[in-house]
Amino acid sequence: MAPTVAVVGGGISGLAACYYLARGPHPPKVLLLEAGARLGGWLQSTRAADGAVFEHGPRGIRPGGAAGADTLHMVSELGLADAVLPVPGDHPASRNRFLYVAGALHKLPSGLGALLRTVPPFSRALLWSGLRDLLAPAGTEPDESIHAFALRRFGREVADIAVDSVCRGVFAGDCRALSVRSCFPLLFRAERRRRSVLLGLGLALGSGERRGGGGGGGPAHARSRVGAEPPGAGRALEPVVAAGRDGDAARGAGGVPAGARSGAAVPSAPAQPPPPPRWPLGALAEALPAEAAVLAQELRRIPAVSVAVVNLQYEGAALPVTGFGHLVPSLEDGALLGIVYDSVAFPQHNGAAAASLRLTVMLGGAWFEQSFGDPAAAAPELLLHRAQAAVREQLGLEPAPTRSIVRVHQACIPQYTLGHWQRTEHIGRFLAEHRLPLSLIGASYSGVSVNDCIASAKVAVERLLGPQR
Ligand SMILES: Cc1cc2nc3c(=O)[nH]c(=O)nc-3n(C[C@H](O)[C@H](O)[C@H](O)COP(=O)(O)OP(=O)(O)OC[C@H]3O[C@@H](n4cnc5c(N)ncnc54)[C@H](O)[C@@H]3O)c2cc1C
Ligand SMILES: C=Cc1c2[nH]c(c1C)Cc1[nH]c(c(CCC(=O)O)c1C)Cc1[nH]c(c(C)c1CCC(=O)O)Cc1[nH]c(c(C)c1C=C)C2
Repeated sequence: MAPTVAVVGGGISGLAACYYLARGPHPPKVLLLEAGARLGGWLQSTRAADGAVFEHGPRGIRPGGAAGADTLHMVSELGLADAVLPVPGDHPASRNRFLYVAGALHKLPSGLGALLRTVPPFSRALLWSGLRDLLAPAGTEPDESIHAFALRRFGREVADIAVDSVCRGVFAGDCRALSVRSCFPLLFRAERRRRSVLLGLGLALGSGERRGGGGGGGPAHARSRVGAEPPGAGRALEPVVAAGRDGDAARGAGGVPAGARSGAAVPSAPAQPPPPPRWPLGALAEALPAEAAVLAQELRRIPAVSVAVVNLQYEGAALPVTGFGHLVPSLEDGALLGIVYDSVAFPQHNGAAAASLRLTVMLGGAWFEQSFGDPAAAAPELLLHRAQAAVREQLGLEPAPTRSIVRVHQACIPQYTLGHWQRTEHIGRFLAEHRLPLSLIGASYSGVSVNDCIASAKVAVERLLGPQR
């Protein structure tokens, strides 16, 4: 008799696990258990009546590397290749990212020329920071905060402005609390192996070394991205769900149980769907038996931050710059993480009013509670007001938006804080020693990107069933 595998959680990790479980030659019976009224987890989109699409969660993935290739392969096997919107590496949305510092937008330097010149907001050429990295001794601590690491290797401006902002634009997190070893393992290893981050990265990328989990591979990773055709990333899951059902049925392997489909399994873009249960790790820790108290304790030590996502649409407005968006370093404004210029990367999502401008303002993260209080009680009007004020001040757009959507995602981005590597090792050891029939997948362990989540599902299924085709 085919074994049964229960997949708990129908976010991208759980859905990818179902896909990998279902595609082998002898698929097990798969039960997908989702507590919410829809599938997709943080992948959420709204399609307005005029066709405009608003992403409330991820909006792009990096197609490069092994994890990117696996994602694209899954997308293609599910018949979704036509739904992919490529953003080439030379597109302004891939090339241009900005920082908002001291009242002005500054393009993040890229290319050798920019490294040789003094480019604001930096007070001297970044070449000096590079030289510092080549000369500084390697660290010896088993882990270090990202800020301390960047300060040691590249100096204060790079740490306080560039690195601080990137951590906000990937983890919505504070680089003073996040672990370099777990968030940027490639940078950590580069320093340990070659004594210099730049040298180590250059040699590793030259030899085609894989980026191992964590956000943002470093300065040299492929810049192209892909997004989803209308109806958007969240609603593009419809065929994923359907393929899971059909595939299972065709193989006579059980399929998703009717209870787990819960009527609204196919997202239907309600105005404000009920929020998913807070912090899946907390739910798991509570569900574990007393014998696994050690495991529950480690899981509770992996925190997550909340982000308010404010989608805005303007008619007849023009941006002062063209690019992916801008980030705001925490020294400038803790509450305001950054603004994505959605219309630049994905004009296909503008809907009928092709000249409309869509922006997403991201607020809170590690600064949520101190800026807005309890995320469960944060007033949407306050968040909208804060977002509009930022667009006015930072992008000079005076008119009121014609459309706005405010979502507060509670505990949506796990934080790999100092010592995260020990927690995940401890968890892995506990599962192995006790031979628990449990695999942990998803954003809480070894990478928060959609690609990382899908890769974690693949690895877990291969461990369980052996390599799948
Ligand atoms: C605002 C935002 C922007 C992002 N942008 C990007 C981006 O541009 N590119 C990128 O690669 N990544 C991005 N990410 C990260 C990425 O979207 C997430 O890390 C990823 O979607 C997490 O997927 P998951 O399946 O692990 O978890 P989740 O999406 O949290 O899914 C978990 C699922 O489990 C369910 N659940 C919870 N508790 C229970 C329970 N007790 N029983 C049953 N089910 C339960 C939940 O309802 C949910 O459906 C972004 C994230 C956010 C929040
Ligand atoms: C302003 C806040 C945020 C923005 N995006 C996210 C937050 C919290 C979430 C997020 N963004 C990315 C990832 C995946 C990481 C990965 O490893 O692929 C997540 C979880 C992608 C990303 N976005 C930015 C960078 C540097 C990266 C890393 C990889 C890549 O180059 O694609 C920068 C960035 N994010 C936001 C803005 C406005 C911005 C830069 C201008 C929004």
